[in-house]
Amino acid sequence: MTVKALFLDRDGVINVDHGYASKPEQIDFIDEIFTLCRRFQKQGYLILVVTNQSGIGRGYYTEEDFLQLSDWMTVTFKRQGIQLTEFFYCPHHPSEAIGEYLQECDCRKPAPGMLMQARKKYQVDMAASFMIGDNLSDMLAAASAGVAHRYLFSDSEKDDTTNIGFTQVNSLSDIIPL
Ligand SMILES: O=P(O)(O)OC[C@@H](O)[C@H]1O[C@@H](OP(=O)(O)O)[C@@H](O)[C@@H](O)[C@@H]1O
Ligand SMILES: [Mg+2]
Ligand SMILES: [Zn+2]
Repeated sequence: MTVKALFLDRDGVINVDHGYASKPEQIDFIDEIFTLCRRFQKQGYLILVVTNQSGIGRGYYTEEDFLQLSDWMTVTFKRQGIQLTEFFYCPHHPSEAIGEYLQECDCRKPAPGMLMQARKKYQVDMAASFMIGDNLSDMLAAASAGVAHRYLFSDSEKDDTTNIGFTQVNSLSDIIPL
């Protein structure tokens, strides 16, 4: 039995990307994110977050800080009637990280590792699933993982140098589940 998922990038999709957010007071939720999640949840989509968190590897904040912020976000969404099922995160960086976090990993987007972990854990039907990101790296990770419905949420026109294909929107209300 497979499930369909809504994969969400965090910074730039769930919350405004102010740069390496690690505390609730740094979180400004993006307009329409709760409405979008309710719309998808009502259609039976599992909501999963896939987020690069090189701020951990860079030493800006700890994994514990990230996990506490994720718990706070989960509770905040629950109060809106929305289940954020899990946060998949990559703390690594290939050149600007300390200790064990300094590595070329398979989970930092545009690599598909986080999405493949989610696929295996939740038996996700990737052909029926959506990815919303704010960077080309999010689109590349989704395409590599076989996520069929890819949306780039961005005000600025991004050249599709990737040729993988995605739909660009500047409002989350333009993204409708199947
Ligand atoms: O958008 P997601 O994947 O949820 O998270 C991105 C964040 O981890 C940070 O990723 C950084 O990129 P580098 O990791 O330094 O290349 C920068 O883009 C920051 O502005 C951003 O806050
Ligand atoms: Mg982002
Ligand atoms: Zn990684």
